[in-house]
Formats: sequence, structure tokens, C-alpha cells
Amino acid sequence: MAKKMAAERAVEFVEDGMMVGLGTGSTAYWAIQRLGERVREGLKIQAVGTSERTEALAQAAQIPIVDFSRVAQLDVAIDGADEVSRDFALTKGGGGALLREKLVASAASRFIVIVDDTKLVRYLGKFPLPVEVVPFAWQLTKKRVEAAGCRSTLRMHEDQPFVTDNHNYILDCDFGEISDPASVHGYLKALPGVVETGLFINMAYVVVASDGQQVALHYPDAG
Ligand SMILES: O=C[C@H](O)[C@H](O)[C@H](O)COP(=O)(O)O
Repeated sequence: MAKKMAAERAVEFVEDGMMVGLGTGSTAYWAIQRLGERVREGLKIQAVGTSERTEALAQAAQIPIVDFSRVAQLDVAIDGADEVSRDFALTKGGGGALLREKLVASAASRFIVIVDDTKLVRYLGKFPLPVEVVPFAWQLTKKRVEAAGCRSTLRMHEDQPFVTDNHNYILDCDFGEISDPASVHGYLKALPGVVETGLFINMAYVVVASDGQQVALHYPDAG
């Protein structure tokens, strides 16, 4: 219920004529459902998805999907997160969609993050940080990632490595408390073989959080 409430509040930011980025996961699911209702009631929008799953859900909800390569700018993107720190850094990628999610969020004028309020934390790090890596020599990349100060696990799916929509692997990295997300991201991103990290820093326009009873809007700019 908390995820649904946050998602439905976020959909209120969407207006006629907008180009919308659609996130991935169990919270974004509710945003897609609500947006689909509004489209069926007459709202005119176009959307890009952050995963094949999301594109299929959007199409089922009758939301017009366009190819992201044909879109220069999005008005809003709405997506979940695995953790949100007090300084509005996010961990994302629990569902493996972090790369497309970051591309879509980075193209949006307003990136709206939707969470149940158990995901609001002081520091990131309880949730292992997903890092997308190319399959080639992933074992070497894993060693180099661990030199950043974490223990990492190759994400699996039914006895096989989990493969992202971009045909890459995911290392789930336990750093403990991440007090300086920017330097962790910078270090990892500079490694050959690392495609993207699940750290989203200075990207959120607003975090819409719910405890299942009420919805609160947290704006980074509010200080
Ligand atoms: O890759 C998945 C995404 O980053 C999700 O937005 C994130 O894992 C949150 O998912 P959920 O809303 O299912 O908790």
C-alpha cells in the first residue's frame, strides 16, 4: 500500500503532452498502472521504458511507448529506489535495470523517486550496491571492484548469472555504510569492465515517500 500511494502521488506530476520515463520494479509498477488509467481517460503522453518488463507493462496499460533513441529530453521520469540517503543519494538496481534507469533519469527535467518510507536511510549501504559489468573477464573486474573496499557477489538467476537487458552481469557489492557515495561511484566507474553503478547522486528532483497512511514529498532543494 505504501508503494502504491507514493506511486499514485507521483503520477500527479504528469501533465498532458509530456514525455515520461517509466521506471522498473514493484513501486514503478503502480505508477504505470495509474498512468495507464489516466491515459485511458484521455491523458495524452508518450513514454520510454527503463526495461523490457516495463515496456511490456506500459503497452498492456495502453501507454504509448517510443524508442528512447528518438527522444532528446524527457519532462519527468518516475522510478523506485532501493535506498535513499539523507542527502538524496540513491541506491538502485535491485531489479537489475540500473543502466537504462540512469540514462532515462539523466534525460529527465524532473526525476521523481517513489519509495515506501522504510527505504529512507541516513547513509546508503545496508542494501548491497548493484554494479553492472561486462561478462568478459568479469572475475578480474570483480577483484578490482573489491579493491574499492567491498565484498561482492555475482547475481544469479536459476543457477546461471543474471543477465541484464543490456546483456551484462551484476555484481552486488557490500560496502557497509557508504558515507561518500560520489567517491565510491567515481572509483568504480573508472574501472575497465564496469558499465555503471547503482549510485544515483544529485539526480532526484523530489522523493515521494509513504508509510502506507500518508505521503510526504522531500525536495533536496528545500535544504
Ligand atoms: O533495477 C531496479 C530498480 O532500480 C528499482 O527501481 C529498485 O530496485 C526498487 O525496486 P522496488 O520498487 O521493487 O523496491
